[in-house]
Amino acid sequence: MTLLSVNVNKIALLRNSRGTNYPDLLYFVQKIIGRGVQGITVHPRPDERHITRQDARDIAELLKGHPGVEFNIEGYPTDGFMALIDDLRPAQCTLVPDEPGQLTSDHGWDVTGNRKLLSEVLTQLRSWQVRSSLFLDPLPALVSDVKAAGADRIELYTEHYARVHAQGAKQRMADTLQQYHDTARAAREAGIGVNAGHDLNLHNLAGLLEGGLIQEVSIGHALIVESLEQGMDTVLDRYLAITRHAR
Ligand SMILES: CC(=O)[C@@H](O)[C@H](O)COP(=O)(O)O
Ligand SMILES: NCC(=O)COP(=O)(O)O
Repeated sequence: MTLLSVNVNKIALLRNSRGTNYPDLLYFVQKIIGRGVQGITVHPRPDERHITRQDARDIAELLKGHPGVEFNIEGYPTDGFMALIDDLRPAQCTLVPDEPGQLTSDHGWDVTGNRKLLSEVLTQLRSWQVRSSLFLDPLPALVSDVKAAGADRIELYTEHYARVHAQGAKQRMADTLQQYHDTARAAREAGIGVNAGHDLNLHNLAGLLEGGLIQEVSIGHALIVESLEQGMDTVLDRYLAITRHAR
């Protein structure tokens, strides 16, 4: 089974577009976990275009009443971001190498090139007993760098997989999946956990989860779009059916 963590960035984006509390983010967090989802993910970006730091605090408070639900906070480890993590002590912190003005996350860490920063931040997270995850391109050769840096998990950046899946070329799909599965296997053999995320959806998720190597997926953008079309309860049930049967 793979844990499903729903990223609620886009609910906050819709809310921020009118400057009122509609949609009410916490209402939807309650609805999502009430459907059986085991994780909530947010990415409070420096410009607070969607999730604000206050949203993160409010969700952390709400989840105190739901000990079985994990909170995953993603972001670049600035002093301000790390102060938020220190305040909230979420179950997991996913470090993402994003510049402040990036439209979205679009690359994994250069672990070697950021060795000093990552080593300090990962040590800090460990002292806070916050599980760490590094956003990573699907390259098996990077796993030894991650091990040396001391991260608990990697998060496989899955945009490339999603694009190839959408194109439908069977052999290219097989080759791409092999790359992701080889990276996941190398990580698990090194004692590093494996998460995955970015541009996953109801069509491409099952293929990625084959083999049972991926412990957690965080899904937001497509899930919200699919919910507009099919209804959130139906969509959440469909994602849970896929993740519960992943092996
Ligand atoms: C790290 C990752 O791939 C996503 O969680 C990303 O944080 C989504 O950010 P936006 O919702 O701002 O596109
Ligand atoms: N870490 C990936 C995530 O949280 C959501 O990414 P997306 O589904 O919004 O592309």
